[in-house]
Amino acid sequence: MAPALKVALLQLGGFPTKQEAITNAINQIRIAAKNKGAKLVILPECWNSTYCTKEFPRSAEQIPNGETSKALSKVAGELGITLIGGTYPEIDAGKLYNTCPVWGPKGEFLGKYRKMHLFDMDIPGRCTFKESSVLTPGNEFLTFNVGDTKVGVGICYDQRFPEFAAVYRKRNCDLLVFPSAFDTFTGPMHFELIAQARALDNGMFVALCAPARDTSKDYVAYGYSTVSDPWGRVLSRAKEGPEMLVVDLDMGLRDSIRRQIPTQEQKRTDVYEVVCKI
Ligand SMILES: NC(=O)CC(=O)C(=O)O
Repeated sequence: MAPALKVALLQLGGFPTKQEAITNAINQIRIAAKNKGAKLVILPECWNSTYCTKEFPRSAEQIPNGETSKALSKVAGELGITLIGGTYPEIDAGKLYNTCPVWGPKGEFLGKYRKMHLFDMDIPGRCTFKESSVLTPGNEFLTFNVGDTKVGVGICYDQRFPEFAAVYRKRNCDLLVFPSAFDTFTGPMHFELIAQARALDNGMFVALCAPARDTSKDYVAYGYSTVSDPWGRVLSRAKEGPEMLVVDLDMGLRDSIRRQIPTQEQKRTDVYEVVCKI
């Protein structure tokens, strides 16, 4: 049987400057790989700048040619790990995206995923956010392998769409990763629940990697990064502050639920179906 995949989720704290955020992330990535033995390291959504629509144009970079990307590619190659670079704002041909880049163990660029479902939510007095006022949505899925494990990527709000995760299941993914930044209103109600639901729906691991909570910010992230196993159980959860989760993903759990509760084969595709149009 294939050995478990060791994965680290870095629930990073905020810093006053992008350069400080990058330096801290690189230090934490080194600890995850060298001290904890992680082969796959995951960063959160919008970890190197403030999560705010006004900030996106100011801090946007080209991906993979900007300063954050260059630093992440270098450290992935130096440590021989696969690195899911969380998200940061991308500028391309005059358009802005909320983008997650990925590098392989030689520091090679494996691809980027642009948030497909933009976070437009209006809960009066609690949380109002309109990413679509500045961002363009992406239209492409991203998958890659870490050894035998096939990984799919989404970003935060994407996790609310069961059909989105079902597409990755149809593409035979074993692990779905969402760099995320839920807020303190929806987070306690939905964050872990959604991770468990998407994991169970699809018989796959789901990892949600969030920034640490910082109450000095306009948008206060919830924290509580989490990993659910294919049976829908929480494997690991962080608290509010900066923290590193390190988990072993045992693919025996994927195999057992898929064999014992074979919902994928039992879908009534003669009656209904999830269709991917790209
Ligand atoms: N930040 C997001 O994209 C989504 C979110 O916070 C929520 O769905 O709640």
